[in-house]
Amino acid sequence: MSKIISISNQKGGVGKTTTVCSLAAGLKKKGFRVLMIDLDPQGNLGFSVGAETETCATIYDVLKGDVKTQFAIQKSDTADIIISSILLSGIELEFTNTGREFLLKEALKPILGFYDYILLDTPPALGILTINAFTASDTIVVPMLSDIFSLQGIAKLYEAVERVKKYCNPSLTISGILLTKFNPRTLLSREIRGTAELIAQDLNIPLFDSYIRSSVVISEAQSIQQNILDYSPKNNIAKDYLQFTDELLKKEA
Ligand SMILES: Nc1ncnc2c1ncn2[C@@H]1O[C@H](COP(=O)(O)OP(=O)(O)OP(=O)(O)O)[C@@H](O)[C@H]1O
Repeated sequence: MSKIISISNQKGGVGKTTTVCSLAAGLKKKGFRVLMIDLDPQGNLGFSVGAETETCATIYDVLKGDVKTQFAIQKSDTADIIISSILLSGIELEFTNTGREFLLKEALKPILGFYDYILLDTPPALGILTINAFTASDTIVVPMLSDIFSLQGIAKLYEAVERVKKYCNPSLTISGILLTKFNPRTLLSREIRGTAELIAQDLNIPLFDSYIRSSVVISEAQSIQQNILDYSPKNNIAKDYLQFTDELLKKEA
């Protein structure tokens, strides 16, 4: 059976897409079968792995029931992917039927045997797409910037997770918070890590020991549509993401 992991934070620009892509690459290198699904209407994941975005079916077509899930899957150098569509941005108003929280969970059923890991890239909001992701997932990884505003958002995310657990998916867990664009050398970053530890403890959410440092190499890799592990395997961020992959695997074993 596939393990389904949401990479989620309602705050934008915290490294969700980068984490999905790099974690997928890390898991693939360890021999796992991996599918990435982009639920963010902005569609950055598809671009960043060089997926075909003009004619191929999207997760919107799948959720609407127009295309079978298997037929929306594309191959990419990083891992298999189902791309997003800008039409997803209208989904709150378009999908109003009872049970709309379960659309993704239902859509994934036919492909569960084909992948070891399915990674869900969620939009920067706690709307119906993220709720679908949480309902379908076994666990959530929360990438977070090392700043004080990001810490404040975690309580809101936690509330949403608790609601999904109560009504849609009782076995959902949060694997942990992953500090991104982190600079271990600055005093501020170290203080933020301390505060993050306190908040995580208070909400009973683990904080990953691994963190992801900041580097422009990430943008360079994305601009030529490669994941960081292939683009610059010796770079600190590639090492950080590999370490994170190992920690996550150990945790979920
Ligand atoms: N570790 C890092 N160091 C430097 N830049 C990074 C790092 N991780 C991500 N970035 C950059 O930050 C920007 C946002 O990253 P990303 O798209 O992964 O975040 P996101 O949370 O998915 O954003 P959104 O919420 O808008 O979908 C991108 O330009 C990306 O290249």
